[in-house]
Amino acid sequence: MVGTPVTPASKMIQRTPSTTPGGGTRVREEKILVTVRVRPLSRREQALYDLIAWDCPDDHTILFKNPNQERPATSYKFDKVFDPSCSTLKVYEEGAKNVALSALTGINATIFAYGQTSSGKTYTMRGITENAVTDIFEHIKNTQERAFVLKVSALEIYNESVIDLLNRESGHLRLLDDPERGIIVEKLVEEVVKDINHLRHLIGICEAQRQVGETSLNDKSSRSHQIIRLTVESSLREKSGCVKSFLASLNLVDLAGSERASQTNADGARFKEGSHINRSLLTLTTVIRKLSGGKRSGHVPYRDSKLTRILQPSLGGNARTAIICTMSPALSHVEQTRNTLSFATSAKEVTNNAQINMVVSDKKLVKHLQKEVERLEAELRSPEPSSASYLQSLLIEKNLQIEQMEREMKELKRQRDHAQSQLEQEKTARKEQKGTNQYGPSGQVARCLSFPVENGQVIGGKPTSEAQKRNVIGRQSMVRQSVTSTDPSMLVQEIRKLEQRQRQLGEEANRALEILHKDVASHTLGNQATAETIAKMLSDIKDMQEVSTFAGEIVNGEKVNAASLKEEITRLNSHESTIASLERKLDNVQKSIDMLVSSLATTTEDTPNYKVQSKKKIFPFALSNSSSMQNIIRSPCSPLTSSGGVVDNEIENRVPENSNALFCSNSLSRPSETTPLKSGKNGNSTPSREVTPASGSNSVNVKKMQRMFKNAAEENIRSIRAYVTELKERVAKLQYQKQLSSLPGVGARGK
Ligand SMILES: Nc1ncnc2c1ncn2[C@@H]1O[C@H](COP(=O)(O)OP(=O)(O)OP(=O)(O)O)[C@@H](O)[C@H]1O
Repeated sequence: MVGTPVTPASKMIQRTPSTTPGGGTRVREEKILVTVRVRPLSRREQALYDLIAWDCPDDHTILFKNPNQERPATSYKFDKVFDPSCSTLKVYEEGAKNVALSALTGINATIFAYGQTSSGKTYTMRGITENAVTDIFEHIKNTQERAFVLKVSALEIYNESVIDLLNRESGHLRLLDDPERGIIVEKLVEEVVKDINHLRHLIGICEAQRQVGETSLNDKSSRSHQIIRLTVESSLREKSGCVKSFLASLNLVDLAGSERASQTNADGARFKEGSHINRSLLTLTTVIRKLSGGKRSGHVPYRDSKLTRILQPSLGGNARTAIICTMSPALSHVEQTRNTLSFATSAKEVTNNAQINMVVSDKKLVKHLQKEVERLEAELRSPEPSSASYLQSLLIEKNLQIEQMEREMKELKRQRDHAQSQLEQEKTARKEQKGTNQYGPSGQVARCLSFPVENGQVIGGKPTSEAQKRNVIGRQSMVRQSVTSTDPSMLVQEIRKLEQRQRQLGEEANRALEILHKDVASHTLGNQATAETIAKMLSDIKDMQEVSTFAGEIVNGEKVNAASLKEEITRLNSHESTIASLERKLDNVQKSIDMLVSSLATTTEDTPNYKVQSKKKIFPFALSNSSSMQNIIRSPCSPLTSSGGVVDNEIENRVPENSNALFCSNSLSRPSETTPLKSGKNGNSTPSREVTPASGSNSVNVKKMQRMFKNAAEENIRSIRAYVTELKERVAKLQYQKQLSSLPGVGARGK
C-alpha cells in the first residue's frame, strides 16, 4: 500500500531547513517547473519529408516557424526549452534533478513527461529515471551521517485500471482515501531497495510489465500511464538519539501519449486504449487549467480520473513538480504540439505548496524512550554530585535571604516603635499645651477656629479636649493610611477633607479679623497704620479663601477611579503655584499680626497720658474689658455662637447684650464706657466686667490683650501653615502615585 508521504497531523513537527542537495529544503510555495523538449525528426517523419515547423531561438523560447506561411509565427516561453540536440542528461540536470532530489530532504517530488504519442516521453523519462537513481545513490553514499531506507513501487493505469507492475497477479488495485496519508493504492507492492542494481532491476521489471502496443506512429507505444514511485526515508544515525526522519516520495511518471485515432490508425483494442488515454489526459488538462486559474477557478476535478487522483498531491499540493513536455518538431504534428504547448502554458501557472515531511518512527521512538528510562533510572540510583551541590548552594542562598529579611523586619519594628513613642510624646505635649490654653484667649481662639467633626457638625459643648483630640488623631491616622494606601478614592477624599478645612480656616480667620476691623473702625481708635494692616490681613485671608475654592469643585462621595485621580493630580499641580502663594500670604498675615501687636504695644507704652487718650480714640480694647476682645475673637464665627450651645464655664465670654451699640457707635465716648455690662446668662455680673476705663488695670489689660491676640493669631497661623504643609505633602504623594500608575503593569492596577 503506497501513498504520497504526508506528515500526519499527529506527528507534525516544525519544519527545519536542510542542506541536502536538491536545493529544496525550505517549505515553499512554487510554480510547477515546466520545460519543453523537442526531439529530432523521427525516421518515419523524415521518410515522409515532413518539415520542421519549430525553432528554439534561446533556452526559454520555442517559436513556430510557419514554413508554409500558412499561419503567423507564434512563440512560447517556458522555464527551459531543450532543442533536438540536447542530451537527456542536460534535460535531467536542468529540468528535473533539482526537483527529483528534493525527495532526499523530505519533500515530495514528481517528474512527469507529457506529450503526444511518439513525442519522446518514454525516451526522456527513462533517462531521467536512470539519472535520478544514480544521483540518489550517490547522495546516500555521501551522506553517512544519515541512514536511508529506499523503497520502490510501480503501477500503471491501463484503461482506467490500476495495475501493480511489480506484482501483476494482484489484478486491478483500488484507490483508497486515507485521512492521514491521502490517496493510497491498496495492496500495491513496495519493495525495499537493497542497492542501485536492485533498483535498476526492479525498474526493468516494471518496464517489462508495462502495456506497450504498436501504432502507426510508434512501434512501442505506451498504452498506459506508468508511475514509478521511490520512497526515501532518512534519519540521523542512532548515536544522535534523534527520532525524527525525513520521508518523501519521488514519482517518475511516464504518461501515455495523446493521439488521434486518424493518425494512429487505431482500431479495436488500440482505439479503446486511446480513448481511455485521451479521457484521462483531458482530465489532467482540466485539472491543470483549473489550478492555473488560481483559487477562484472553482472545483478541481481530481477525482474524474485515476491518474489525477493519484497525482493529486503533485498538482497544486504538497510536492515539487517538474513537467517535461515532449514534442515532435514535424509540421504534420503541429496541432497536437500546439495542444501540448497550451497544456504546458497552463501548467506554468500552477502553484504547489511543498513542505518537508518528517515523521517519528514508532520503532525508533520506543527505542529512544527505553534509553531515556534507563538513563533516568540510573540517575535516580546515583544522583549526580553536581545536582546535590547545586541544591545545597540553593539552600544556603535561601537561608541567607531569610536571615536578611529577618534583620530587615527587626529594623522596621524598631523604627515603628520609635515612631510610636515619638507620637505619644507629641500627644502628651499637645495635651499639656491644650490644658494650659483651655481657658486662655488663644485656647478660645483656637476653639473659635476649630474644625467640624467628620460628620460635618461642629464641636460644641465640651470645648476641645477629647472630641477634638479624637478628631485630630483620627484624621492623622487617616492621613497615614491614605499615604500608604494606593487607593485613589481614599487619597482624593483625604484631599477633599483637607481642602474643606482650609476653607473653614480662611472663613473663620476672616470673620475674626472683620470683627477686629469693625472694632477699630467703629471706635476710630488706633492709628491709620493699624487699620491698614488689618485691612491688608483681611484681603490676604480673602485671597486664601479663594485659593481653597477649588476644593469645592470636587464632587463629594463620587467613586474615584484612576482617571479622576489623574485629573485630581493635574488639578493639584495647577494649584501648586496657588499653594506657594498661599504660603506667601500666610507669611504676610503673620507679619501683619506681628506689626499690629507691636504697634499696639508701642501705642500703649509710648503714650504718656494713655488713660485719657485711650478713652477718646486710640485703643478700643482699653475702653472695653477683656470680654470685648473675646467677643472680637470668638463672635460671630465661633462654633459656640453658631451652635448656640454655650457652656457654663464659658459664660464670661458671652457677647454683651448692648454689643450692637458698642460696635455701631462712632462716638468717642462709648456707651459701654459708662454702662456696666449686663449680667451674663446667669444674670450675674462680674466685677471685672464693670471695670471702667479709668480703672488702674488698663495697662495690664492691654498687655494681656496683646498677648491674647497674638496667641490667638499665631494659633490660627500655625493651623493654616500646618494645613499648607499637609497639602504640599498631599501633592507630592499624588505625584508619586501618578508616577507609580504610569509604570508598565502598575498603571493597569488602578484601571
Ligand atoms: N530526444 C530523442 N532523441 C532521439 N530519439 C528520440 C528522442 N525522443 C524520442 N526518440 C525516439 O522516438 C521514438 C518515440 O519515442 P517514445 O516512445 O519515447 O515516444 P512516446 O512519447 O513515449 O510515445 P508513446 O506515447 O506512444 O509511448 C522512439 O523510437 C525514441 O527512441
